[in-house]
Amino acid sequence: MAKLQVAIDLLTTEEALALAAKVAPYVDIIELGTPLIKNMGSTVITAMKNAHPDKLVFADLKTADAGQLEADIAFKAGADLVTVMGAAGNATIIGAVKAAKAHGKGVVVDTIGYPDRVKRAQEVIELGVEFVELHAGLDEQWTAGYSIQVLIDEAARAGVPVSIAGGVNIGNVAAVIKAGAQVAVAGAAIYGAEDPAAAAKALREVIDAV
Ligand SMILES: O=C([C@H](O)CO)[C@H](O)[C@H](O)COP(=O)(O)O
Repeated sequence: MAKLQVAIDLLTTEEALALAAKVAPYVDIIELGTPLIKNMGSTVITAMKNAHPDKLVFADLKTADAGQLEADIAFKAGADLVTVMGAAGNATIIGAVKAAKAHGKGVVVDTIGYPDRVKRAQEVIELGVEFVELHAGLDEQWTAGYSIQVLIDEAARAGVPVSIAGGVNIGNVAAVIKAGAQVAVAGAAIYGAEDPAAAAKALREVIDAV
C-alpha cells in the first residue's frame, strides 16, 4: 500500500505540532521541512516524535556533506528517515546510511536540482537507501512551465523505490501512485488548505482507492 507523507513547511514547532495533530490520522509519514528544521533545530524532531511515536518522522535535512554526522544528530533526536542530497558525493550518502544502520533507521535521497533524477535514483539505491525522492522543489515549481507530469513520467521508468514531491495534490495524486511511487508527498496541498484534515483525508482516500 502506498504511503502519504505530509510535508510541513511551516516555521515553528508549535505550528508544526498543531498541523500534525490535525492530519496524523490520515498520513503515514510526517515530514519536518528543511526551513522548519533550520529555524527550530533538532528539538522539533524530538517534539514531533514524542507527539506521534506511531508515525515515521522524516527529517528533511537535505544533507550535502558530513552525512554520517548530520544523520546521527537527527536519528538521536528521534527521526526515522533523513534526507541526503542526490547531488552530494556517494561518500556522504554512504556515511548517512552507516548512521541509519547504527540506529535501525533509514536514508532517503532527494534528487532536487539533479539533471537526471532517474539515473541518480538507480545509482544511489545501490548504496542502501530506503527510497529516492523524485523532487521538484518550491523554486522549480514556481518556474514558468513546470508540470508534475515530469516527475510522474520519471517514476514510471525509474524501476527503483521512489516518492514524488513537487506539487502533489488531489488532482494528480492518483497519477502519482499509478506511476509507481511508493510515497506521495504533499505539502502546500495540506498545510495550505482551509481544512488540512479534510485535505489529508481526501488524499488518503484516493491513494487507498488506486
Ligand atoms: O521539500 C520541500 C521543499 O524543498 C521545501 O522544504 C517540500 O516540502 C516539497 O516540495 C513538498 O511540498 P509541496 O510541493 O508544497 O507539496
